[in-house]
Amino acid sequence: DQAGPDEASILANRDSGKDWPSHGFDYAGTRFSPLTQITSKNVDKLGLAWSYDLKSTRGIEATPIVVDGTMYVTASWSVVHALDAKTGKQLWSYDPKVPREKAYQACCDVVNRGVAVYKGKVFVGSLDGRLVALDAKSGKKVWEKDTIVDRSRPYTVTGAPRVFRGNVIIGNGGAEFGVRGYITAYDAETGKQKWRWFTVPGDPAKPYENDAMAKAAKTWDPKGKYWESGGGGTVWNSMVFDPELNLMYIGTGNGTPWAHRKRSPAGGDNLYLASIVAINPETGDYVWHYQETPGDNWDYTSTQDLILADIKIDGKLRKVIMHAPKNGFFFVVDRTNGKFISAQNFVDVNWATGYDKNGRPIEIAEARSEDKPFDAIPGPFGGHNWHSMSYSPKTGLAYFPAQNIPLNLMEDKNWKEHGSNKPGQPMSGIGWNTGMLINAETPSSKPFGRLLAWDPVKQQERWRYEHVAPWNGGTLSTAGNLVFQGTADARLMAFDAGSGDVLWQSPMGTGVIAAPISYQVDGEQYITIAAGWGGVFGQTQRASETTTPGTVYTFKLNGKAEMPEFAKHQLGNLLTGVKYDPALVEEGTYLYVSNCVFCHGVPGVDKGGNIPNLGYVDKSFIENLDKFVFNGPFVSRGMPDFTGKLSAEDVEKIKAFIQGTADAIRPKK
Ligand SMILES: O=C(O)c1cc(C(=O)O)c2c(n1)C(=O)C(=O)c1cc(C(=O)O)[nH]c1-2
Ligand SMILES: [Ca+2]
Repeated sequence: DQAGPDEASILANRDSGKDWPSHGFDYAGTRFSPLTQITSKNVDKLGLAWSYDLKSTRGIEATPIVVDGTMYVTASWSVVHALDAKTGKQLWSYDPKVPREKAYQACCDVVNRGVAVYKGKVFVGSLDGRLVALDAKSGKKVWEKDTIVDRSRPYTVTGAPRVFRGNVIIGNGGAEFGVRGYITAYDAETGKQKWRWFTVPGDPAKPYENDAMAKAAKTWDPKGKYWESGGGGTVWNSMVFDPELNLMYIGTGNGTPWAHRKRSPAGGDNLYLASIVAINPETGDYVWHYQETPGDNWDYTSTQDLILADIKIDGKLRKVIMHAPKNGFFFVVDRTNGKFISAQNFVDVNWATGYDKNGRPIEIAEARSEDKPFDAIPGPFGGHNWHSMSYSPKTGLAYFPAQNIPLNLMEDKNWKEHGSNKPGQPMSGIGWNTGMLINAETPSSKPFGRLLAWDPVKQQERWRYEHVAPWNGGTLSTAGNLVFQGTADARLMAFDAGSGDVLWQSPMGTGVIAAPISYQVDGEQYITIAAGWGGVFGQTQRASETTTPGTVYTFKLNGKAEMPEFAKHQLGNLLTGVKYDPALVEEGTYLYVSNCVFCHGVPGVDKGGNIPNLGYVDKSFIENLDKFVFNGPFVSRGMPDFTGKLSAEDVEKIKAFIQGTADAIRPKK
C-alpha cells in the first residue's frame, strides 16, 4: 500500500528527480529535473515511448504529477486520468461532471492545470468550484468540498491545488466578471476547512476579517463600491512553499472592473491586487506582500508562476522569489521579508519606464488616459501569461515564454453599474465587468511569441528563440543541459540550456500550451507533455495546420512507438451569401464584441482555435443564427443560451457584422 508522497519524500525527490511529485516539481516551483540520462549530447535519439488520448477538444493546461510509476493528469472539464507512467495504460479516470453551462463563466476556456497528490490521495479542483479528494489507487472519491463562498457569483476553478503542511490549498478565478478573490485550506486527510484568506477587503460596513484587510481597505476608495463587484484579486494559478521559512507565496490577480478609476475613483494602490503575498500555510495569517502593479488598470495579474531560489547577488547569497507577471517586468524579491531587489522589463512596455529603488513603477501618464484608447503593451493577455517558467540552478537562468497580443481598450466613461451589459464592452453580455470598451481602431503594436532565457542576477536576456506566434507552452529545464518547450505551432522542442541552440523537435498534432515534465521508471528517464490547444487565446486563434484531440505524449531515448495520426485542420471557405442590411453592421460590431468575440474571434480574420470562427462556417449556420443563439442547443458544448439576453433584432445585427466583415476582408479580384 503506497502512502506517498509526503513532505519529506517531496523534499528528498528534489535530488533524485525520480518522480514529479508536485505541480512545479518541487515546493519551490523550479521545474528543474536533476535527471541526466537525456542530455544535450543524446537528445536527438529521443523517440516516442507511448501516447494517450485524453478525449478532449478544449485546452489542455495540466502539469502531470508522477508518483511511484503512476501519472495523474487532467484534461479539459477537470477530468482526471491515472496512467501507468511506463506504458501509458489507463489505470482509472474520474469525471467530476462539471455542468456544461458553467463554461461561459470561465473567462478563458474550460481548462484545468492539474492535480495535487499527497499521502495516497489525489486532489482536483473542478471548474464549478468543488475540491474533490480521490483515492490514488482506485480513483474513488474520498471526500468533496464546495470551495465557493457565494454561489451567486461566477467563480470558477482552473488552477491545480497544492498541499503544504498537510493542508490542501485552492484558489479560484472570476475577476473578469466580478468576484472577491481568496484561498482556502482544507485538511488533506479529512477535508475539514482549516482557514480562508481573502485577497481584497469586503464591504467596509461589516467587520474586516483580519488586520491585513483593514490595512488593505485604506487603499481603496469606498465611493467605487468595490465590494459590490467583488474587487477581484483572484488566485487562479501560482502557489509555492518554503518549508524552512514556513511561508507559502501566492500571486494575486487583476481588479474588477479593470478600469481603476471605476472601482476606486480617488485612486489608491488597491491592495492586495496584482501582488505577491506571503502567508503562513498552517494558520492562514498574512505575513508580507509586495505589489507589482499598484492600482492595476490593465488586467495585469500577478498569478504567473513564482519560483523560489537562492542566488548570489552582489556577492551575497539571497533567498529570493523570481517572477515574470503579465505586466512585462521580471522581478527579484527577497522572500524572507518581501523587500524589492530588482525589476527589469523582459519585453517592450509602454505603461511604465521602470521601477524606482523602493519597488514602485514609474508610470507613463497616457497609460491611465480617461478619454483616449490605449494599446497597452503588454496587453491584457500579458507579456507572459500562466505558461510555466522553469529555473536551472546549473545555468542560473529562468526560461519562460514571452509575448505580445495587441488589444486596444478605452475606459468607458459612462460605466456605472457593476456587471453592466453594454454593446462594445467585451463579453459584458455574458457578465464580464471590465469598465472598458474595445476600440475599433486597430492596435498598432505587433503580436509575437518567444522563448526567453533570462539571467535574474544581471536582469538581462541571455538568449531567445523567436516563435511564429504568441501563446507557446511552459518550460522544463534539466540537469542534462536542456530546456523543453511545446509551441503554438504544434511542436515539442529541446534547446541547449546554455546557448539556446535547437537540438531536437517532434510534431505534436496540436498546439501546446502546457509544460513538459521529466521522471524516471525502472532506470529510464522520460519526458512527458500533455498537448492540447486552447486557453483564452487558443479559443479563437491557431498557429498549427494539424489538429488532434488532447494527447499525452511520453518520450525516451530510442523510443519506437508510433505517433498517432494528425488530421489536417480544415478551414472552411470564407462566408458568403448571407443576406444582410449594411446599415446594421456597426451596431452588430458592438453586440458581437459584448457577446461573442473572446470565444469565436473576429470573423474571417482569426482562423478559429478550439471554437469555430464564424467567418468560416457554412452559410446555413449564420442564416439560422437565431436557432443556435436562443433556447440553448449548444449549452452541452459550453455555449450560453442568449434567450432574454439578446433580441431577434440583435441577432440580425450580429449576422450583418459577421457577413459584412467577411465581405470586407475578401481579397478583391
Ligand atoms: O482574473 C481571473 O480570475 C482570471 C482567471 C483565469 C483562469 O482561471 O483561467 C485567467 C485570467 N484571469 C486571465 O486574466 C488570463 O489571462 C487567463 C488565461 C488563462 C488560460 O487558461 O489561458 N486563464 C486566465
Ligand atoms: Ca484576469
